[in-house]
This record gives sequence, C-alpha cells and structure tokens, in this order.
Amino acid sequence: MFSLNNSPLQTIVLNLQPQFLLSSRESLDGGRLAVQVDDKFVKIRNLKVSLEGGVDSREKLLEFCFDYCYWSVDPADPHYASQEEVFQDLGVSVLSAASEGYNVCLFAYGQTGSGKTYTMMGTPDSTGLTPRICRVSDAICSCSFLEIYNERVRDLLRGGEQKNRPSLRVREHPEKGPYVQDLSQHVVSDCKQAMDLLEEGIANRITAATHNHDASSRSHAIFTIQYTQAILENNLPSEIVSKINLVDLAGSERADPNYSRDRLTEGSNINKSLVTLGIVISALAQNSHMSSSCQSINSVASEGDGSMVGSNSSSLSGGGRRHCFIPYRDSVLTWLLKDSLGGNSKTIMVATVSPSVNCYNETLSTLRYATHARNIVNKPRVNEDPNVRLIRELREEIDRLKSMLLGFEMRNLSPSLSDERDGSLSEIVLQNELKVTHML
Ligand SMILES: Nc1ncnc2c1ncn2[C@@H]1O[C@H](COP(=O)(O)OP(=O)(O)OP(=O)(O)O)[C@@H](O)[C@H]1O
Repeated sequence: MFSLNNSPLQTIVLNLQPQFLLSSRESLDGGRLAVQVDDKFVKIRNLKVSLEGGVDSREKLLEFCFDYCYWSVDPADPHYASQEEVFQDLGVSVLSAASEGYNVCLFAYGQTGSGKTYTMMGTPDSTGLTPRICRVSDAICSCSFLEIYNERVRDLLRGGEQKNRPSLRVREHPEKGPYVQDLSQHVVSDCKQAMDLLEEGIANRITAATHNHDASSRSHAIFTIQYTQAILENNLPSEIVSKINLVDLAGSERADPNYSRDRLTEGSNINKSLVTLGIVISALAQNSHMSSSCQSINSVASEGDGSMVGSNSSSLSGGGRRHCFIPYRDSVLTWLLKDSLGGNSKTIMVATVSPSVNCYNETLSTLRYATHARNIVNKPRVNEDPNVRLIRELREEIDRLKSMLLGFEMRNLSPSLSDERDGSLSEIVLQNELKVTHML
C-alpha cells in the first residue's frame, strides 16, 4: 500500500450512515443523496431544485478519485463498508508501517457531524480505527493524548479537573521536530491499558451541541502511540522508534450570531486552524507538484540531449520558480502535524462527507480539500538509532573501500602508483575499523 521512499499522502473518503442524516435534516432535504461511490471514484451531483420543486436540467456531475472510497449509508447495501473493513484496509497498514519503523499519521477531516469521531473512535457498539489499532498492538509502547482547544494544548490524561489544567507549550526539537513540553507519557504493556487511556481521554474531551450535531467535538484530538522495538542489527543491539498519530479534528461550522461569545470564539479558532491546515495542504501540494514537474523535465532532458540537463535544472532551481513557504506555525494544529504533512511520516487523510443534497457545498469543498492533499508527497524514513546508523554506514564504507583495494590489486597498475593508492585506502579502512571498534 505504501511506497518505500517518497510516499504520497493517501486520501480516503467515507460516507456516513443515513440515520443521523435523516433524523436531523429530513425536513430540509427529503433524504435525497447527492453523492455516489463507484470503486475509487466519488461522484457528486448538484441537484438544483427549481421553484416548483422539480429538478433543474442543468444538474452537474463532478468526479473525484481517491485511494479508497467507502459507502456506509445503508447496512443492507451489499457495498456497505463496515468499521472492520475500514480497519482491515487502513488500520492494518498503519500497524505494519509502524512495525517497520516509520512514523504514521491518520487524520480525519470533514464537515461537522459527517463521521470523523465515528471513524476515528467509533461507538461502544461499533468501534473505530483508534481502539482497533490499540487492541491489535500488543507490544510495549507509550501513549499520550492531547487536545487543541482555542489554540491551546491540554493534556487529556493528566487527571484532575479539565478546566483547571494548564495549557502546555509547543516547542521544536532540531531533529525530532515539534513536540509538546510536559505532555504526560504513559507506558502500557497491553492493549487493555491503552484502551483505558483512550477512554479516559475521550471522556475529558470538550464537546458541545451545535446546530448540526448534539455532541460536536470542539477540539482537535491527537492520540499518539510510540513504539520502541529492540532489534539486533549486524549483531548489534539497536532500537527502532516509531510513532502513530491518530487525529480527530474538530468540526467546522459557520458562525451563528445567536451563539454565546465562548461558542463563537471556539468556532473561530476551529476555523482558523482548519483554514491554516487548508493553506498548508495547498502549499505542500503545489511544492510537490513543482518538484515532480522538475524531475520529469530533467528525466526527459536526460533521456534526450544530455546538454539540456544542466541548463534546465539551473533555470528551474535558480530561476523564478520558488517553493512556497509553508506556514506550519500559523496554528498549533499544523505546527504539531508538521512532520505528518510533507515530512517524515506516512500519512493517511480520511475525508468524511455527508451524502445529503443539503450538504452539497460542504461535501464539494471537502472533496476538493482531499484532492489537494493527495498531491502531497511525504519523505518517510525508518527511525534508526543514530549510532547504529553510523556504524552501519562505516561498515558499508569499509566494504566499499575493501572492494576498491581488491580492484586495484587485480588491475595491473604501475607498482608505485598502486602501492601509493593501496597505502592511502588501507589507511582509511584502518581508521574506519578503529572508529567502529571504538563505538561498540
Ligand atoms: N458511518 C456511520 N454509521 C453510523 N453512524 C454514524 C456514521 N457516521 C456517523 N455516525 C453517527 O453520526 C453522528 C455524528 O458523527 P460524528 O460524531 O462522528 O461526527 P463528527 O464529524 O465527528 O462531528 P463533529 O465534527 O461535530 O465532532 C454520531 O452520532 C455518529 O455515531
């Protein structure tokens, strides 16, 4: 499912069940659906209702392609996608990438009430991706759970009164990237402990009733599982550390002047971070697009006339085409997700949409958002212990130099030149071997 080097951000679209849709809006939309799923394609029809109530002949059909599309509108439908099916496709690949030593991020984005929390957390009768991932991962790991509410970070697992919890600072480590200072880390040795932490954090999360959803998440929640695997590499004990970020974003909703001041501030902060997320995604997509077109121009040039390569690459790198600045730090959410967006992580974006005719505009905007995200190319790498990596690289260098030495011996070079080169190569080999012995 994932490519090993550059990894495009995976985009998935999910449709929610009709019960919720019909119960809240049936009077408005009559339960008509604007969305269809056909294999990896989502089709959205703009049903313009004329004044008489008939269907306008100008109805428009738009089509979007994603890595996976799921239809979970009617359980009786033979194409109905259950939570288990979604887990088998997405959760299992998240776990296998983490076990290989990659950082992984899975985040749900979509209109309020469209099924983000249902997908990420689920309900007691129908568990979502996060508890399923916790249940399967029986290795020793550590977990943390935070929420971003009104641009402030709160620890969801610190105990005590939610409103008395201090907000935590986000800092940036030069190598490990952004992190939350003083966020509690909880070592768990089985899935039951991880599940308990997850439930504790969910209970502490801030929700409120909005027009579209009685228990709308008013904060972005990030549940992180960090695995540390002890391995033996080249007979050396080593560690591979990988991180899984499971993100349930807050729902966006248009501001209503009848809301209280607190609710309006909350809404504007949610919108601010979602808008920044949108800007970051667009800028990254544009940069990835630019890099890939540079690469393809260069490869076409190198296949054709070799002299073109230099001129092309210099005009592209030195000329007007600059990579966009990515405003990660404009919101806490994008700052914390910096690595997951365009960095060292395999990332899956799950876009949830309502199939209702009444949600046409929001659904279309979510589909466009996800299409942009699909163009982002991340650069995941296995998180190796730096000392072990150095030893491995030195050993590789020793092998390379040894084979060079052998090559010189085989060739019949003039004895003096050969001796000179052999001498300096042998010296480098010796130095590297000494370094390796020193490090063991
Ligand atoms: N595929 C589904 N099958 C059954 N019920 C669903 C499905 N998707 C969503 N629901 C139900 O719809 C309601 C709203 O879903 P959910 O809370 O996941 O929305 P949300 O996108 O997280 O909303 P918000 O952004 O406001 O927090 C919930 O009661 C949820 O259980």
